[in-house]
Amino acid sequence: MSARFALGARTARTARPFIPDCRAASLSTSRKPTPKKGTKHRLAHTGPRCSHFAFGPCRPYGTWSYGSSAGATPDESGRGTAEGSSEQLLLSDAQRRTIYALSTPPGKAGVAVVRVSGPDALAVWRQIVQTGRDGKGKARERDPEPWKMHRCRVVHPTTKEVLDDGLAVFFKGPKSFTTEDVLEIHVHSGRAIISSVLNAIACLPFCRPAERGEFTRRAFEGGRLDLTQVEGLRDLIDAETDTQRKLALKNAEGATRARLEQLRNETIQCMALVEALIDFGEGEDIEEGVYEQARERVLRLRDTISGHLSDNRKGEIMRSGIRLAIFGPPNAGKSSLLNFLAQREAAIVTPVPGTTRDILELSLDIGGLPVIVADTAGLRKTDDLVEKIGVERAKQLVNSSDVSLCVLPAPDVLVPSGATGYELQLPASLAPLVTDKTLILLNKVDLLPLNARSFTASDVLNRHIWRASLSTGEGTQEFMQGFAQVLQQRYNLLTEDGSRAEEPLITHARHRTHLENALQFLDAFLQTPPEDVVLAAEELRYAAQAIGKISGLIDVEDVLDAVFRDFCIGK
Ligand SMILES: Nc1nc2c(ncn2[C@@H]2O[C@H](COP(=O)(O)OP(=O)(O)OP(=O)(O)O)[C@@H](O)[C@H]2O)c(=O)[nH]1
Ligand SMILES: [K+]
Ligand SMILES: [Mg+2]
Repeated sequence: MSARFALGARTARTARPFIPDCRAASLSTSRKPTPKKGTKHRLAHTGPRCSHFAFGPCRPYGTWSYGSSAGATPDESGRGTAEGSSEQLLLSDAQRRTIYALSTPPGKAGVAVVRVSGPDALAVWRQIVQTGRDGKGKARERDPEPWKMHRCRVVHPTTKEVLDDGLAVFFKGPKSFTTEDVLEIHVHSGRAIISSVLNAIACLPFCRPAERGEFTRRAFEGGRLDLTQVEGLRDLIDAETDTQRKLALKNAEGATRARLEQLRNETIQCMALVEALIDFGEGEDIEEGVYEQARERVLRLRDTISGHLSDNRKGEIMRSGIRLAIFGPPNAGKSSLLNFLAQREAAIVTPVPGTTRDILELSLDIGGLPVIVADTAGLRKTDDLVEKIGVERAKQLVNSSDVSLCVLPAPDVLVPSGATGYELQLPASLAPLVTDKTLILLNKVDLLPLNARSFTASDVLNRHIWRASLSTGEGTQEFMQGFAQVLQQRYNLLTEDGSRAEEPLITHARHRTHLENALQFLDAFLQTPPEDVVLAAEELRYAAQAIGKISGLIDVEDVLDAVFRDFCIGK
């Protein structure tokens, strides 16, 4: 039987401003609290709307200890006071604390948003948000109507000094981003304002600053987001081009989650079919051909997954940026091309062959695609030690890049052939690097005799040869258009007929690894003889688990830290 007691007069009185429901609260404990340090009691709160953590509706029981020795000193909310008291309530460390952070970039701007999430979000509101005044001009303390923006004053919790005029909104969990109670305070963005508001919240002992990505992590833990959505959100924030934004949004919205869920469900259904065979056994009343049915479905599933896997890493490349290497002989105009693409003098351009030595990389948006363009040293035999290293690096880069663009000086590579014609002849040193996938820009056409503007190119199987003059601008528009289109087609944003293609399913190497594992288990199932139904079902179970890992349905502790580490604080 638990004895009932009322909060000590002092605590109850001071608790009122921020936990009005505590007045109606009754607390039950196995023992009446005494000032003895470190005694633990279980308390229950019956106030219907109280968000006070240990009293909260979802976790009505919390372990509290009475005593002034344990770290933070309780305050007037019942959590600890600055003055300290012999009868003090401390929240056990195991309980989840309320976190806060600035969710917009620090600095001068129109608005800054400070976000607070956790069981004490409402207590924070009661402490620092004032939404109105009574007839005598005295600040009125009123609980917020959830999900509604309130005009307010933000005040210091103890001095009640007004810090700024702003807006505040309270999201009642679970209908919030984190699924916990969330408070968002919009103030003017200025360094002093932001730090005064953050300092004010820091005075509340039941709050602590959020870690990187902790709001999103709580959303994940609350089941609001799966891992692909978490990754999508992070990518959305990082997106620099339209394509990246669209791809990330698909993930963030849960489209990838749904597609993966379909694959996983299908695997589970196949497993159910096979398991039915285990349960019923031979000669029992079970449909003929169940195993064959499962096999056929697994075969189709296998094809679907291997189809996703053989996507040339489009999704991953699109997310991280297409790595494009510009290469060619010295003085072809490679650096001039980089500058043209960047629309600024990023690289040094001189008439001296061998000007560029190091690799110079820029992230650019080409036709909505993220492209990391690299300028390289002109390829030639040289005794210059520095240039030699540059040439070596250039070759390596061409081989490791996603797309390579060879720039050739037209007057040097077009040689008269036949009576009136010209032919494109690749310098021998370039031949090993030019494949049928290499794109070619024939530069300096302004220096060509007029009759050399048409030529044959038996050396080059490539369909994509553009001619232009980066000096006069001739042909550059056509080059840019054609070049962007080739990239869009290669990265499957456009199909051959120019319509939009389906977004790739895999956007992270992590997804690929798990899908590859799933495929291996499906293959193992297909190789298992039908007599070994138990083993066969087991392979399908592993396959389903591998797919589940992508969404984070199954043991992911090890990846969580990696996923959330890349977030900024406040997200
Ligand atoms: N006439 C003419 N000159 C050009 C054209 N494009 C570039 N140039 C000139 O060619 C010279 C070499 O250009 P760069 O861009 O430095 O060539 P590069 O391929 O980067 O040269 P390296 O870095 O030395 O390998 C510069 O003097 C440019 O102004 C063009 O289309 N027509
Ligand atoms: K040069
Ligand atoms: Mg150069």
